[in-house]
Amino acid sequence: MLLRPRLSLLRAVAPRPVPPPPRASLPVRRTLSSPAGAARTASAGDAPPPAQRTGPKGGRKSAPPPPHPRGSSVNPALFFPPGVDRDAAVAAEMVIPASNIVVGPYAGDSRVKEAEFVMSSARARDCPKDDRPEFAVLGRSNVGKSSLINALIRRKEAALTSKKPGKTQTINHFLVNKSWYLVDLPGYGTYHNDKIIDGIANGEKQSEKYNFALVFIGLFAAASQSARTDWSSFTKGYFLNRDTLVGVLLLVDASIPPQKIDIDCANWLGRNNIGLTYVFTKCDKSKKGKGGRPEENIKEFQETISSLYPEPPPWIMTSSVTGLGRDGLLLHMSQLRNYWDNEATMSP
Ligand SMILES: Nc1nc2c(ncn2[C@@H]2O[C@H](COP(=O)(O)OP(=O)(O)OP(=O)(O)O)[C@@H](O)[C@H]2O)c(=O)[nH]1
Ligand SMILES: [Mg+2]
Repeated sequence: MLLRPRLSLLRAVAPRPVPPPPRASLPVRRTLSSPAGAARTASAGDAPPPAQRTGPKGGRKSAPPPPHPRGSSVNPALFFPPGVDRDAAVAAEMVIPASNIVVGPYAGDSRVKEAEFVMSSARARDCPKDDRPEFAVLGRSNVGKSSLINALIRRKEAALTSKKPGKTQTINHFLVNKSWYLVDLPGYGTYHNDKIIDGIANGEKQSEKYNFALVFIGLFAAASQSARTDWSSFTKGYFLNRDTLVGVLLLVDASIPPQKIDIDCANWLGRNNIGLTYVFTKCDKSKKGKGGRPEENIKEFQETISSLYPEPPPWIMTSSVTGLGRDGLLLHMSQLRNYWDNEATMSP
């Protein structure tokens, strides 16, 4: 079996007791000539990068990426993909619209020419066993995971959606262009847990369903045995054992205020060295009153997560109704995928 390096471009890290200094002053180790180094983020304490879970495949060397065009402005909140020097000035047109994602040298053809549903797996070990790269779509129940997949592949009901939470119950693989997978997953939490971040302080106040989700992300051991069995042998097993996982699209509902469970999930992924991209969904939905505007909710969410990361994580605004963010997200996935492919064929 081919061993692939897992992208840790954007690992979420555990919350820090003290907020870090402004990001602009953080040391950065990315270089144009070292994609492997580019995958790692340097912390303020200059801690060693996390160990890769799998090593690069030996053999054929890839060509070095072309130099990145330089522009006139620097935005410290931008996400720099592999192959782009974090110190490089970036022209506005090099940033994907409605996102903080810079387009780098690994970005390629991102068109979806064909897509098909391949299989539904009840267990992680039943998932496809070929070597194709994949992106997992994760988020709370009803956040719009299945809808996003349909929007990306431009198929109305390839992935089944519902107004009622809990529609997707298995791991569903969709093959795109016969070369990579999008994976639809069951949601965590419930749609009715619309508590704001500060509102969830301790496990006692949480409902059984809320605990159910937290068991999945390994944070609380106090939930029922049945819940623990379901998640630990299923979705969690998928994340911990899937060598072909390029990254996670962590969906966050922009039409409601930030939810602590999403941050907890990001932290769990970070602790397990799994790279993520925040995908804000339902950006077309706007209600009157506090917490009703996507822009405000996204800003609040970003302020909350900013102290968790040594460098800004990638994020993008989307709507499965209007198509906002669709092409940009596909382009972003193309650069992560190409980097993953490229890196996997380099000599150690
Ligand atoms: N307005 C709006 N509604 C959306 C959007 N995305 C999804 N929805 C709606 O949200 C509901 C849930 O969508 P799903 O795609 O089934 O959500 P899911 O995350 O797959 O849910 P589970 O499978 O239960 O975990 C459906 O009624 C969708 O039509 C969006 O971008 N805008
Ligand atoms: Mg679904």
